[in-house]
Amino acid sequence: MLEPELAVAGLRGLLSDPRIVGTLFAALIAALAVWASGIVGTKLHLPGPYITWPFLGDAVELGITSDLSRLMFSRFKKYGRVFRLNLLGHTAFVVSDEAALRGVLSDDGAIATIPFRAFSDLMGEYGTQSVKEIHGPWRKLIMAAVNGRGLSELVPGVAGVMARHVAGWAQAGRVELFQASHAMGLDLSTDVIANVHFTALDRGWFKQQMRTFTAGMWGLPVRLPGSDYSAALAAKERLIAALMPEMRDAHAAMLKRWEAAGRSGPALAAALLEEQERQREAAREAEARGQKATPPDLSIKEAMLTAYFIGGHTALRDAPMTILNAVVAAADTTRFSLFTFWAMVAMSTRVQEEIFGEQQRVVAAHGPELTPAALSSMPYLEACFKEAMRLLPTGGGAVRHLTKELKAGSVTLPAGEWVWYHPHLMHCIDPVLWDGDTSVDVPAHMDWRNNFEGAFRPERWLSEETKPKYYFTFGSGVHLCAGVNLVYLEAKLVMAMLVRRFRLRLSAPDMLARCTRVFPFMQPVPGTDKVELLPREQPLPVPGIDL
Ligand code: HEM
Repeated sequence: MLEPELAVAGLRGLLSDPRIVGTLFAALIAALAVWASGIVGTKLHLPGPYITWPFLGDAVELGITSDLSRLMFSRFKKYGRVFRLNLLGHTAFVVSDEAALRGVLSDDGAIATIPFRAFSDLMGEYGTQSVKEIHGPWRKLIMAAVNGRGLSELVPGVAGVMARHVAGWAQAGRVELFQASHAMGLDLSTDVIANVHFTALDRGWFKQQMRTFTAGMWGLPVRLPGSDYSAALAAKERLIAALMPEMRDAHAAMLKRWEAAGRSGPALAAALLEEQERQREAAREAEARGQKATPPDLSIKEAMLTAYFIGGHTALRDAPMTILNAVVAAADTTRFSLFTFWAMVAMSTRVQEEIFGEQQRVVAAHGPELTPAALSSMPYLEACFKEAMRLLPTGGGAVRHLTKELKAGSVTLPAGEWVWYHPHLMHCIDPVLWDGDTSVDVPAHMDWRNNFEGAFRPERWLSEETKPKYYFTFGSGVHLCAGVNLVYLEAKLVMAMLVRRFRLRLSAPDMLARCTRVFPFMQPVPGTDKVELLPREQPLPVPGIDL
């Protein structure tokens, strides 16, 4: 159940923002109308609380809780592996029965979707995840762009962006984590991952508009002057208008390919993959001749564009949305993940020294360059990132729309209902780590607030016996995050750069525990997120950074 002091702190935070007050007021008026008409409520006698706030329902508790593990675990203890939540007038069932989830997450009797009104208004409904015929070829292309050789090709660009940021922090001797991770996430997603080539457009302007656009994505979809949602819709229009001329050539080229492939999705995807192979071959030959090789230009935005064409969205106005989609997939998720990762590492001197020891071995074996081979020889550092993502998963899992009945233990959910798997809860009840004790508020292996050294144990990932069985931060099944290997690479690159030269120390050691906003993403209390960078006496070299 919600604690009174947390509720008061959360509400105070929310009510201090006039835009949120306005939005809540409008939502409440709508809520009362909906509630009075008897739409809210339930037709099914299934487990879970259904007497909650009118319209807003459990969204209020999700919005003001500072501990998602505790909230979800308390519901699990009360109602079991399937329970109901009422979110802004919609009912969703949180399911933590792994066997039942396996089918759902393989698109068996379920459709992947993001049921946030604000999100779908801003991103549009292009069917990239939810329509099988579009998802298959789309995923193939994305995987090729950011995995295997595609991933290695991204390393120089990612390292370049990171070196620029790290050099700036090093000069200042400190870094404000929240702002820094935001700026880095946006630069990485725009300049490297979405690989946006601007001719006339100013990059600074583009990034500013993207900030406004993404800020409106997770709030209430209420059009009020000055609300984040209204500002985001306006930014979307500005971005589309500015990007259309930039996308004209790429769009015309895709139109040609689409016709040449006989308007067949799989044929178009196959042609693009062949094209990528030819470009790689040409790059290898150029290298052999001692010339500068250009890596293939088949990026996520081409994959997105292909998906749009397969779904029949072939207008020039749709093309800029590929860029917005690619940046959104990579920017906020990366930003919030880096933020919690850096904070957790900064909270443990023991872990920092282990990372430094591993870096000494990597430099001895591979030299100072952060090459793909060196980066794949950092199991401890990778375990640190996974452990931070296990304890504080970025985002809140994903939702599926049932197309057929789902049996989960003794509960049967009919087609048409929404199923939500929640990573915090799944990680709480991990069969390897959880002893089944329900007398605690949060199981010890998730309780980093009260048991930091015991909970944050990267070592557990390094042996088959202790390795967590549930790890849902990046999803699971056929929609498993396509960018997960890229994210690991990014996390390792930037942390290797930092730890080789510095010890990290949080100015407010309890900064993470003090965060009052955690849903949909973790946000610090302003001014508490400074990390001091203390130079090491015997640093290791970091190529590209002259410190
Ligand atoms: C730490 C950062 C990230 C987190 C926590 C994250 C999380 C997730 C999750 C949970 C899903 C599954 C959604 C579902 O099941 O419906 C997903 C899917 C996806 N992610 Fe990520 N993601 C991150 C970064 C990225 C990046 C950098 C990219 C860009 C390459 C990316 C691209 C995608 C794509 C394309 C999908 C859809 C895959 C499909 O439907 O087949 N993600 N991500």
